[in-house]
Amino acid sequence: QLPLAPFPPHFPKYPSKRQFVTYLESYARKFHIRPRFNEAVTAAEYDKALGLWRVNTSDSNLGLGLGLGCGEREYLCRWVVVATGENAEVVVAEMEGAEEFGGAVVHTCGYKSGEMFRGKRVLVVGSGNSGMEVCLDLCSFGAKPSIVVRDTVHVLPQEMLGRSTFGLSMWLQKWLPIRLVDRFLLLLSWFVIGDTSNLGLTRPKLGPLELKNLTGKTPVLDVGTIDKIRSGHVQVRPGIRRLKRLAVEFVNGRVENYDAIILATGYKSNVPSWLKV
Ligand SMILES: NC(=O)C1=CN([C@@H]2O[C@H](COP(=O)(O)OP(=O)(O)OC[C@H]3O[C@@H](n4cnc5c(N)ncnc54)[C@H](OP(=O)(O)O)[C@@H]3O)[C@@H](O)[C@H]2O)C=CC1
Ligand SMILES: O=C(O)C(=O)Cc1c[nH]c2ccccc12
Repeated sequence: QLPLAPFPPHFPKYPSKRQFVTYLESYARKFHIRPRFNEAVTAAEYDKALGLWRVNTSDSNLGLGLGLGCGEREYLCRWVVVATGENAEVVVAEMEGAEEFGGAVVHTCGYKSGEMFRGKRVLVVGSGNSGMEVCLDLCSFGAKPSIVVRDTVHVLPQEMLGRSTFGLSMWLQKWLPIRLVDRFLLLLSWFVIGDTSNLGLTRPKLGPLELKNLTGKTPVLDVGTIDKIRSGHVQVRPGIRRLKRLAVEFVNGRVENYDAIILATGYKSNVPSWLKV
């Protein structure tokens, strides 16, 4: 929720995509914010002589770098607030033999629903929050998902003691040292989720919050995927060695057939490409 205008009281605890968009639109109206859509910043540089930032943009519908000058603009401003986050661009995993595969390969950013995967064998590559949530969605559409878990991962319940795990973690850190909060999170996770190492999900040595701070690796909040792994509706697989014609060879040498691959391999910041400092 954004400052000075919380969600309307009739919103559920986890609003839908549509509700969230409606909220953002009414927020912009209320505070007279006029967003400029379909405009991408191509460069931002501080002009010392002017004492202002020069921010160049181009119409993101036309594609960048056409060099035609159409749809390009320059803004001069005192301040630039960079709020493009760490998730601006997709990270696409390079996979040997990708040209041989022949089935659909989509990144989670283009994933809308599991409808088109009904009855299909789908390999989800990546075991962050996106990968885990996509697996659950695929199950509800009757697809047969497997998930690639190539490394250790911390899975925590989505909620603890009636509060969101994220909110509770942040609140506890105000009062307690991070290692103690990690111990607490792991103890509660053990009670709620149980041991997951027998499912192919082993925990890192460092605690979830300490690991996040040191490496940026985010804990996974379980929304029901662990139950689906336990019941066999989602299969856990090791890293990929190479792709073959509608099949995947894993690092343990096993080869399996798949109709489609969903890349849940995450995102990266694009700030270094346009912010000139
Ligand atoms: N409801 C929520 O709160 C949600 C939050 N998010 C957040 O959005 C951000 C992005 O999440 P997400 O899209 O999941 O991305 P993440 O960066 O969190 O996860 C990417 C995953 O892909 C794996 N991976 C990358 N390359 C390969 C490869 N070549 N082979 C196998 N695995 C690979 C990584 O494994 P490894 O660790 O081994 O590198 C990791 O498990 C996160 O902060 C996440 O918490 C996303 C969805 C829902
Ligand atoms: O990515 C998100 O939005 C999350 O809620 C996951 C998350 C990020 N940092 C955390 C710290 C404790 C628990 C969950 C998260």
